[in-house]
Amino acid sequence: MIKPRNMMLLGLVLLILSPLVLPSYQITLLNYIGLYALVVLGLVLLTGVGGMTSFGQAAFVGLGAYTTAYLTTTQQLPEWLAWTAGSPWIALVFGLLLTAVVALLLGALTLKLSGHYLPLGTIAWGISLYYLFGTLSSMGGHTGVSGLPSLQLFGISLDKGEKIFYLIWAAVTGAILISRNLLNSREGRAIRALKGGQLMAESMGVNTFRSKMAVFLISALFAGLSGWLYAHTQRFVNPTPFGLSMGIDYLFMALIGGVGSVWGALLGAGVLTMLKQWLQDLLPILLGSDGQYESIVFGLLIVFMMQRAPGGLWSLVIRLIPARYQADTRLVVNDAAADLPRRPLPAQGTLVLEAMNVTRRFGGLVANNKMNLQLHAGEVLALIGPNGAGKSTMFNQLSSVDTPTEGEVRFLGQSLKGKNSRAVASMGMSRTFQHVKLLPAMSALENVALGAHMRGNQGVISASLHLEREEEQRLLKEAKHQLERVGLGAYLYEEAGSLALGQQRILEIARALCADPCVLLLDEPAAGLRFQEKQALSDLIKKLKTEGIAILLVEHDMDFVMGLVDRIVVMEFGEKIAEGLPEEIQTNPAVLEAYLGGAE
Ligand SMILES: Nc1ncnc2c1ncn2[C@@H]1O[C@H](COP(=O)(O)OP(=O)(O)OP(=O)(O)O)[C@@H](O)[C@H]1O
Repeated sequence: MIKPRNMMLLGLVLLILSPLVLPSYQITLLNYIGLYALVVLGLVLLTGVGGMTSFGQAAFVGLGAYTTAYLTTTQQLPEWLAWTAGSPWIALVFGLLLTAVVALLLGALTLKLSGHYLPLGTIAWGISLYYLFGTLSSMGGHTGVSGLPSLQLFGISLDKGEKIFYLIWAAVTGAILISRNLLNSREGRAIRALKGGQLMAESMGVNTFRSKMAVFLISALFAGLSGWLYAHTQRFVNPTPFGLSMGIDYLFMALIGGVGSVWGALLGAGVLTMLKQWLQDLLPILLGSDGQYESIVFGLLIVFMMQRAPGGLWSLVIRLIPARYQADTRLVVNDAAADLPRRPLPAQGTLVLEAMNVTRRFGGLVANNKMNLQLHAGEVLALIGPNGAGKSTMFNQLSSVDTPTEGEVRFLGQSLKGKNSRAVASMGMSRTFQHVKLLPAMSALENVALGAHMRGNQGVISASLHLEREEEQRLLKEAKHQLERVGLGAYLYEEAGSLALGQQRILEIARALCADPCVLLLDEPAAGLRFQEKQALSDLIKKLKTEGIAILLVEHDMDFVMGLVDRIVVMEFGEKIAEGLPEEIQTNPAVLEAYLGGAE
């Protein structure tokens, strides 16, 4: 049986040979598939990986196409553009620059929107740009621009479908490589983390807005490149292919192919293009020639697919291939890679985290009232209290997710006023979440490597070109080390979502440790765990404490807390009602009153 890598090579060889053997009609179809696949690849990154739905990609295709149409056909260019001399290659650079500028502006306006507002925003700019193309008289209005030159490459004129075919598919191959490289990198993990929620990603040190912008920009550039190629394949442009309806078609292609995978983009573009062609030929024979029946059939198909195969066709294909023939996508960890630098831990007993008169009001409700607490290096402190006592609110003040109404939190001697959770994470405070926030389809190793985000600095460009190998190996080695440190060394390549809840909670601790923290905040770490899992967690926390890390945990489980922690702070109605050693707290009348309603 052919190995996946050889399969890809075989595909590439078939692709190279196809213009020599296929009729030109089929080559034209393949060209369209390639042009669409470029745009859909961008959508896979943006929607499938980054979780942002865009209906407006066709407008970026239009920007690439219209820029080159204008620059290569206008007789009398303005003086500052005259030097471009109608070169399509210079027009490509201009087109991509313009696309990037427009994407940055639109991204700045829309990417902060959440929920339904972002897709609505993309519809708005998709429509606006479409009408702009049709309105500009210098662009031929709705009639469009004709007479674009064919591309010249190494002295060869790409004036036929069979010739530009190679350029189109070289661009698709390049885009696939870039996308794959990016996804298997530190920046790619940051983009994937967007789906795990803003709070989780920011707590791992990811600048979520920047990551959204990066993926938005890349998807726009893929679309702009497709537009440029389209314009020189057709040698004619008008606004129709850049409207909202095409934007929706691109999204359909991504959904049908499989929005979560790079190969899904190819499959979706291929299947939809062929199907459209086929339906356009077949339906008029069956149903008569008036009416656009293929749109109705498409609509039904999408609904059917969403019901039956929400992961798209690619996920069905993958399921059909026996596991032993599937590509091994596991990331190789190089144990010989250099260690990442570690921050020096404060000496045992040093005061590291301090809440000073922290008050947090929500309207009239005082969730935290003049709370004071201190946490020292090498100490485990528990924050306990009945439901609604204000523990989670306090946790949010300490981790800078929220800002106190009055009072302040100091970390390593610095006030956290005005610092967001990302800044605090970079200072050495790591956390876990009450409801586990992992990326379930990603391996344990990659989930944990996300925790080391702040310890790398290679950006999107070096990731896309795979120039960050050395740093990546160091990050992965650190992730493996942390998984071994917490006792999950045997689960490196397991999907995080397939682990037991206890293991998932420990995985979150490994991810937090990957940031090399001096303070660890654990939000109800024992919730939902079985006895043995609690035992394992307790042993791990004790081990981390002896290594000098300061640990604060919010917990409900009294038995778990009593045998583990050094000191306890008890809250009720937003206030501290007791503080002391576990044995003191166990017999404190105020605590017994609060917890057990006065029972002895
Ligand atoms: N964002 C908010 N807006 C308004 N009220 C809030 C907000 N967050 C918390 N509260 C209120 O503050 C009080 C303390 O809530 P908090 O979640 O901090 O308690 P808790 O001790 O963590 O409770 P539990 O153990 O049930 O998680 C509650 O009365 C809660 O309704």
